[in-house]
Amino acid sequence: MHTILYPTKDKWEGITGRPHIDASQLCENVSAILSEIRKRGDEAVKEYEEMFDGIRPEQLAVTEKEMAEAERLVSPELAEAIATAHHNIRKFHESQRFTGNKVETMPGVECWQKSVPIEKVGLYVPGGTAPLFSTVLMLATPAKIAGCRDIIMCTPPARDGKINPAILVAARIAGVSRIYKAGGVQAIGAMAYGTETVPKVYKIFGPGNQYVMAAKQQVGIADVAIDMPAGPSEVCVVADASATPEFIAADLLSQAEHGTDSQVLLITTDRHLISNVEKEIKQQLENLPRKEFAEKALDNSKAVLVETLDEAMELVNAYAPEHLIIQTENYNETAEKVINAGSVFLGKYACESAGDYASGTNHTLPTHGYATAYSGVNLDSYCRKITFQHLSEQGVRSIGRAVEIMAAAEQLDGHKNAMTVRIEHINR
Ligand SMILES: NC(=O)c1ccc[n+]([C@@H]2O[C@H](COP(=O)([O-])OP(=O)(O)OC[C@H]3O[C@@H](n4cnc5c(N)ncnc54)[C@H](O)[C@@H]3O)[C@@H](O)[C@H]2O)c1
Ligand SMILES: N[C@H](CO)Cc1c[nH]c[nH+]1
Ligand SMILES: [Zn+2]
Repeated sequence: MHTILYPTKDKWEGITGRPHIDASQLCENVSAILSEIRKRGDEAVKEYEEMFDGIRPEQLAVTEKEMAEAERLVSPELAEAIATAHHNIRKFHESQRFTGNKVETMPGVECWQKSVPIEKVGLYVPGGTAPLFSTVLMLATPAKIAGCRDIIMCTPPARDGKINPAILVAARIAGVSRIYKAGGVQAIGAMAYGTETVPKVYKIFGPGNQYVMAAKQQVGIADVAIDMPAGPSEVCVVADASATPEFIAADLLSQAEHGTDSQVLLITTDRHLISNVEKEIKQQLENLPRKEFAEKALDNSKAVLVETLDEAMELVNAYAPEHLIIQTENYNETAEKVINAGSVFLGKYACESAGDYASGTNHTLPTHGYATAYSGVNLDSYCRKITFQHLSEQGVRSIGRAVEIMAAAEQLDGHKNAMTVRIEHINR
C-alpha cells in the first residue's frame, strides 16, 4: 500500500483512479469473442470454455443428475448458512416492493405506475478464481421476488467440467430456472444473443472480472439491458483515531483477496493508524491462502492521511467506492456526508463480509467510480414501471386545450387533432 500524506486537491485524481487497464485492447478482445458467439452459438461457447477455463463442456446445460449430486455434496452446515443468508436477503429485498398510487393530476385525469417484472433475466455468477455462490443468492433472490418468469444463470465450470455444488444448491434455493456451464465473455454473449442451448434474455445481471464487465458494457449498447458495470471489487475505509487497526486490516484484505485487479483505500485523520494498519496487514497476510492476489491488489492501493473527516468524505465522494466502511467515533454523523458509494457499513462491527454474504443487503454493486450514477442490484432492477393513465370527459375538458395549444406550437397538427376530435365529440 502506498502512503500519501496530506495530498492537495490537485493530487486527488492520482488517488481516485482505478488500476490501469488497457481499455482499447480489452474492448478489441471482448468484441472478437462476442462476434464469434453471435455467429456460431454453442460451438463457439464451448471453444472459448476450452481456451479460458481449460475444459470443453460436453453439454452446456446442467442436468438434474448434477443438481441432485450437488445436494449430496454440500455439508448440512453450509446448507444451513446458505439458508440463513437467503432468509435475510429475501427479507430485505421483499421490503423494497413498490406500491404505486393513482394520482389525479387534474379533475378527470388519473395517472399511475405499475411495477411489472422483466420476463427473462440472465444472471452471471463469477467462478474464475473462487466459486461465488453468494452471488447466486444476491441475483436470484430478488429476481424471484419480483416475479421474473425465466431466471437463467451462467457460471464457468471448474477444470473437471463440474460446477461447484454450493453454486447449484444456492441456485435451487433461490429459484433459478436453468443453469449453463459458461463463463466470461462467452457467457455474456450467449445470454445476450441466445444460442442453440442458452436462451436470449432481456436483461443481464451480475458481477465479474474486467472481461465480464467489458462484455456486459458492449452487449448493453444494442442487444440487451444490463444491471450496471460491476467489476473488480473495491473497498474504502474511513477511520479516525478511535478505529481498530486489526479490523481495518482485515477489511482491506477481505477485498484485496478477490483478485489482482481489486483495489482498497484507507482514508484517515490519524497518522499512527496507517502504520498500525500496515503492521496488521503484514501479519494477517501470512495466514491468507490467497496472499498472492491480495499482495498484488495492495500494490494498487493507498493509505491517505487527511486533515479532517470532512476532507476525508470529500475524497470518498470523489472516489465513489463500491463499498465504504466508516469506522469513526461518530459514524452516523460522518455518514451524513456520503453522496457517492455503492453500499455503506457503519461502525467497527459492520465488516464488509457481513454484506457480502448474509446481512441482507445486495453485494452486486457498481465499481470503477460508477457509484456516482448507478445503484447496486435491488428489487427494482428486475422490474419496469409501466405508466397508465385514464381520462374522463371531465379530463378532456381539464387538459384538452393545453394539449391543442402545445401541439400546434410544436407544429404537429396530427397530435393536436387527436385531442380536437375528442373535444368536438364531447361538445356535440
Ligand atoms: N462488483 C461486484 O458486485 C462484485 C461482486 C462479486 C465479485 N466481483 C468481482 O468479480 C470478479 C470475479 O473474477 P473471476 O476472474 O474470479 O471470475 P469471472 O467468472 O468473472 O471470470 C472468469 C472468466 O473470465 C474469462 N477470462 C479469463 N481470462 C480471459 C482472457 N484473457 N480473455 C478473455 N476472457 C478471459 C474466462 O472466460 C473465465 O470463465 C473479481 O474481480 C471480483 O472482485 C465483483
Ligand atoms: N465483495 C464482493 C463484491 O464486490 C462480493 C463477494 C462475494 N463473495 C465474497 N465477496
Ligand atoms: Zn467480497
